[in-house]
Amino acid sequence: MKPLLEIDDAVKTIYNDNQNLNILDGINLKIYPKDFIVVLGTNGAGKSTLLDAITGANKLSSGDIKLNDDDITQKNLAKRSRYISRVYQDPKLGTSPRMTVAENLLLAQRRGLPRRLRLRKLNENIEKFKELTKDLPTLDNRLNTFTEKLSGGQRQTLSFLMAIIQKPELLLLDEHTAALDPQTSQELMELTSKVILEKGLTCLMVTHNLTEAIKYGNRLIVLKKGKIILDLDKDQKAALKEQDLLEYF
Ligand SMILES: Nc1ncnc2c1ncn2[C@@H]1O[C@H](COP(=O)(O)OP(=O)(O)OP(=O)(O)O)[C@@H](O)[C@H]1O
Repeated sequence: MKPLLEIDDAVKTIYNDNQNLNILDGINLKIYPKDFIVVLGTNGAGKSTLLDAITGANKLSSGDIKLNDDDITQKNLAKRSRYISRVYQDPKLGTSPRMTVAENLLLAQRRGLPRRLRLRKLNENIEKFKELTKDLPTLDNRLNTFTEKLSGGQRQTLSFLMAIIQKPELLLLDEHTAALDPQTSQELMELTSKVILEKGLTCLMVTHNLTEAIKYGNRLIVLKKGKIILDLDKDQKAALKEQDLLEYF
């Protein structure tokens, strides 16, 4: 099978304390269609830097990134956002506070169009948005609520729906449940897993939660000091215990 995303010898060097430091230090990674890869690593291991390099928010110092065989290493964030979507840890990122839930969904659905065109045709889409949110206790009947009035969990659920509404080629989840209370976090994680499997999405999910890391996904990688020090396939991951993972931290 051909990889959807291929990262080849990715290095990101920063100048810190009078010396060069490789915060990504020769990352090689092939992500295949429908992979759901959990990414673990201590604070400062380079997880967010890796996601930034994939989205184009931060360019590599050297190395290449290919998406479907197309070299995207030099493509900017806006161009890549047509294929790659990301949900952040902070519920305030990713949604427009002064717009309603429905308007935010419409913006996401029409991503790629100029902003003035993206907000047209709300009425035509309202039934679809009702359907999308109807089984979600957090967002049901909230389509006309301004996003700034939503709780953190509701905003994160909305951010997640916005990230998947156009079926991205690659979905990046950057500790997207970490800021939520345990119950809400678990609900969003269940929704996340269900949608990824149902839609056949390809996903890279950063988490610090070892229980989540064991339970979800078909692959698991561990980052340490800018390197991938562990890359487990489906069978290896299925046999994994939390205790095994603790040894890497
Ligand atoms: N622009 C920058 N300038 C200086 N140092 C940076 C910069 N960006 C990242 N770093 C450093 O690079 C390392 C990797 O950071 P990164 O945010 O990718 O780690 P992380 O694995 O996502 O950590 P966390 O789990 O805390 O979010 C850290 O030591 C961080 O301090």
